[in-house]
Amino acid sequence: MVKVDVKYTKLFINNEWVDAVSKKTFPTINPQNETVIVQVAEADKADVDLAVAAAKKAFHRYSEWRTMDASQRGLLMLKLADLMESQARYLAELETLDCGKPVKVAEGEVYFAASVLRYYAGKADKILGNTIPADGEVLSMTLKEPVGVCGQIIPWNYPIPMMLWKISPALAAGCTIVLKPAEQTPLTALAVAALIKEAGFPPGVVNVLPGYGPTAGAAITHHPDVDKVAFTGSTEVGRMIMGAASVANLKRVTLELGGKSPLVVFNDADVEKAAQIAHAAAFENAGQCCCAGTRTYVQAGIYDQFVSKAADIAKQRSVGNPFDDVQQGPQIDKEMYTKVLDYIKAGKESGARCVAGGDRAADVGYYVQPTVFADVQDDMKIAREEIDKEMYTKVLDYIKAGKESGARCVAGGDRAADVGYYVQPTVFADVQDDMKIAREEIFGPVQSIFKFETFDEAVDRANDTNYGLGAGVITNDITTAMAFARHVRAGSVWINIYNHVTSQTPFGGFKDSGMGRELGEEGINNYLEVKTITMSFPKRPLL
Ligand SMILES: NC(=O)C1=CN([C@@H]2O[C@H](COP(=O)(O)OP(=O)(O)OC[C@H]3O[C@@H](n4cnc5c(N)ncnc54)[C@H](OP(=O)(O)O)[C@@H]3O)[C@@H](O)[C@H]2O)C=CC1
Ligand SMILES: CCCCCC/C=C/C(=O)O
Repeated sequence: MVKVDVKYTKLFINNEWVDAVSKKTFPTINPQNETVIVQVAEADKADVDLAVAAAKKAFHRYSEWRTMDASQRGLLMLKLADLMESQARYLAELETLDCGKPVKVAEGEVYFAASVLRYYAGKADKILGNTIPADGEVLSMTLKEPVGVCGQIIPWNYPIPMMLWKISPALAAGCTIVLKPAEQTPLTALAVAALIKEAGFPPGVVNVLPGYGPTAGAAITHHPDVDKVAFTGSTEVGRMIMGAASVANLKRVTLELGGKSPLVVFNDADVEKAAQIAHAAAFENAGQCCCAGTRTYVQAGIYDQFVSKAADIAKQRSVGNPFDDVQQGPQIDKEMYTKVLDYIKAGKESGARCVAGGDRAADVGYYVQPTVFADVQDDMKIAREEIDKEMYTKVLDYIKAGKESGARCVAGGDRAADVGYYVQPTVFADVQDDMKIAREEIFGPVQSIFKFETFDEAVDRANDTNYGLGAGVITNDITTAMAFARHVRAGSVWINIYNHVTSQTPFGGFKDSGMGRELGEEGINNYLEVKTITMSFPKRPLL
């Protein structure tokens, strides 16, 4: 097991590390082995009040932050990006420990997050208003002003990217922030907070409060001094946030919610390539991705060939210790793990054909059952040689030796196959549109494959969902691809590629997948108010 030094576990308010007012803490769990990594300070309403007060002070019209040149804000952001990259490996290991994603992937996400910072750093001094040829003897202009104190609530599936997606445009715009990471993954948000301080952001500009959604999260969304809430997470909580945001004041709200995204493969596609793209689309981040392409629609002419390829690829996917060179680590927690296995069960019960996986991944990790031998004799190997518990193979060899030498095994005696929240990459074929696995967001490594005949049928069925986050199409016919892109109701459409998300490209959902866009040009608009200024400006001089 890689040893990762956890340096920050307190609340980050006004550039200080503080305990929760209640002094309460909560455990954050390693999904790889279900042990407590560390106790983290648990924010509640009183802490939110303190953090919002700090953010409000930092937003005062004469504050250091508000009077700073916009270009200087950009420079601070660039410094933060450099600091993050200089600690990329450490941040990645911390993420892997808390979140279970493969460490190489986590490292890539740190660089992606830094690219988002740099993109918006460049925007800080390019936030332009307009002059307007308004009717009358006037000159009108617009100013774009920061919206104010922003509450940002993020999920556990991409903790570092989600944090930087949220804070980068807000900082570029000149806002201040109270951010709540998910209860499952507080550690990297706190580590990034330390870098925010090191980069030189003034106190109160960014505050980070680990805690639970119904307490700390709800306190943020209900707070009258929070001007805007940005949320990524479930559609269910998104609805609550929308309601809460309208109670104390009319907060601006952006929501990036769930999905059940379709990927449509036409007969003319290269089956091998298409199956690879579809696999990556469905299994990205162990399926814990809002825009995962989990509904794979395949045209009848290549259906059987595609199903067999998809199954082969899934069976070869490496699942294991995320600190090793694997494609998939554990699911985030017991709740999600159980939920995903329940969906797999429902898929089987509803008659879908399971062609790969279909169970927990049992042969993962280096865990050994606590083992007790009785009737041990002095000359037996197990009694005389020291057992190194860290060395799984060695321990199992000793257990085997113990059994072979005639000692009576009265407990354990084997590897522990039920440690960690690992699920087999699972592929269902012959899925029907009305099945539970076809309609609900599973958020796990489960791909559903459907057969279709015609273009219109594919579009109608792709759109037959309340969600509308992502969609994909694989074909060599540009007319088919663009027609699909035009008619599918989703915020991001990928052609012959999937899940390609960059700092420059807006991301967000149609329908129940959310409102507003993050990233790109649109991403910063959520953090700006438009102010119209009109002054008397006679057309003829009054000299
Ligand atoms: N769009 C996406 O990227 C994501 C979608 N999901 C979907 O959501 C399902 C459930 O996952 P879950 O983690 O519970 O997602 P949630 O929507 O519950 O959590 C997302 C964030 O919202 C917070 N939160 C929860 N309740 C409230 C509340 N009442 N007020 C304010 N904030 C709140 C959470 O806090 P806390 O950490 O304490 O729960 C977390 O920080 C998944 O199965 C998946 O389908 C999940 C994560 C990301
Ligand atoms: C490397 C990050 C890719 C992020 C894809 C978008 C996912 C968002 C989400 O699940 O919330």
